[in-house]
Amino acid sequence: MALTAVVRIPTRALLRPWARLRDSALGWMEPVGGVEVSTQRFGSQRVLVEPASAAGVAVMTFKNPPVNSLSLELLTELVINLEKLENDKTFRGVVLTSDCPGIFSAGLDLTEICGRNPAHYAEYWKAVQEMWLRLYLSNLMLVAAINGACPAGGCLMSLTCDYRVMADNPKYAIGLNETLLGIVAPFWFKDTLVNTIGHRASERALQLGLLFPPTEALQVGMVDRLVPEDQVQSTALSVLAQWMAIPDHARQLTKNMMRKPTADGLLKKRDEDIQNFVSFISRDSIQKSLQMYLAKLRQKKG
Ligand SMILES: CC/C=C\CCC/C=C/C(=O)SCCNC(=O)CCNC(=O)[C@H](O)C(C)(C)COP(=O)(O)OP(=O)(O)OC[C@H]1O[C@@H](n2cnc3c(N)ncnc32)[C@H](O)[C@@H]1OP(=O)(O)O
Repeated sequence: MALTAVVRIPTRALLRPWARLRDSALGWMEPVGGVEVSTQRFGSQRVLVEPASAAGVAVMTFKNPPVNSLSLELLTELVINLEKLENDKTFRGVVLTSDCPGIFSAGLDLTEICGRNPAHYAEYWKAVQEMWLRLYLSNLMLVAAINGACPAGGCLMSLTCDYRVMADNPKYAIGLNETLLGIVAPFWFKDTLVNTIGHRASERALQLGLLFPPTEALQVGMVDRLVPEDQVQSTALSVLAQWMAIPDHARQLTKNMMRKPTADGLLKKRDEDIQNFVSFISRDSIQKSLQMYLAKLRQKKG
């Protein structure tokens, strides 16, 4: 891929993302008798975090209607809240789920990668990388409760989790459908998929931009379990309860051993990956494809 666009990559926002957001996570930690304890509910505007009834477990719910697209704000809030959970040693496991009926996440926010300037593309892509790195290398046990459609970036987010429970509803589908938009899933999207379903299945799925209905997703290994829609979250919580029986230290070292080489692939060339993305996404032909895809989505209603 040609590296033509050279852009300044703003680091301010993503090195300290909380500096640019009004942190609405009031009540996250309150000093009680000199000891900090977690309060009932925290999170931020687009990412709700609630302790589950089981000790050590939280539910992180994405609330970015209508489709939980991964806007810069949602990505930033996700990273902030994950970091808070990581730092609060009372939490060992997190269920990731959605508040948007019938949609886990529509993936990257197309309005962030269409019709903007190179500096914005760079800032946005850095946020996407950050989301992936933080989730993929998280010391917490992460279980995705996939309660709706889960294309592209939404699928990537679920693939960073340690386990995926999906609603058994044939209306929903999951997969990396980038080629259908005329774009290419980057190598670290590909690596995450290969690590989950293997090389041959990934090659086919990525080239064809396959969106798998739940039964096929289970067969190919993209999700681990299908349950009726109203049991997705409770099943995710009971899976976490089983994982909690494993000593954290041994599990965390094992997870790191399995995942670090893949994450290093991106860590070693983050800036190059951003430059690649910016030069690819800025092409007229790519922008035209994205505009047509967005227009088709918007026309669906009309
Ligand atoms: C070098 C590397 C280069 C590039 C790598 C880039 C990698 C990209 C990864 C991505 O994630 S790209 C995004 C891919 N996502 C999709 O293809 C999903 C598109 N959306 C849908 O298929 C559907 O919206 C749905 C999620 C199945 C939900 O369907 P539903 O019928 O319930 O809603 P509707 O389609 O009417 O949408 C409502 C509303 O939301 C807007 N929308 C939908 N998806 C997105 C999105 N990803 N980003 C921004 N906006 C989105 C849609 O246009 C509607 O808007 P409107 O109300 O204004 O009409």
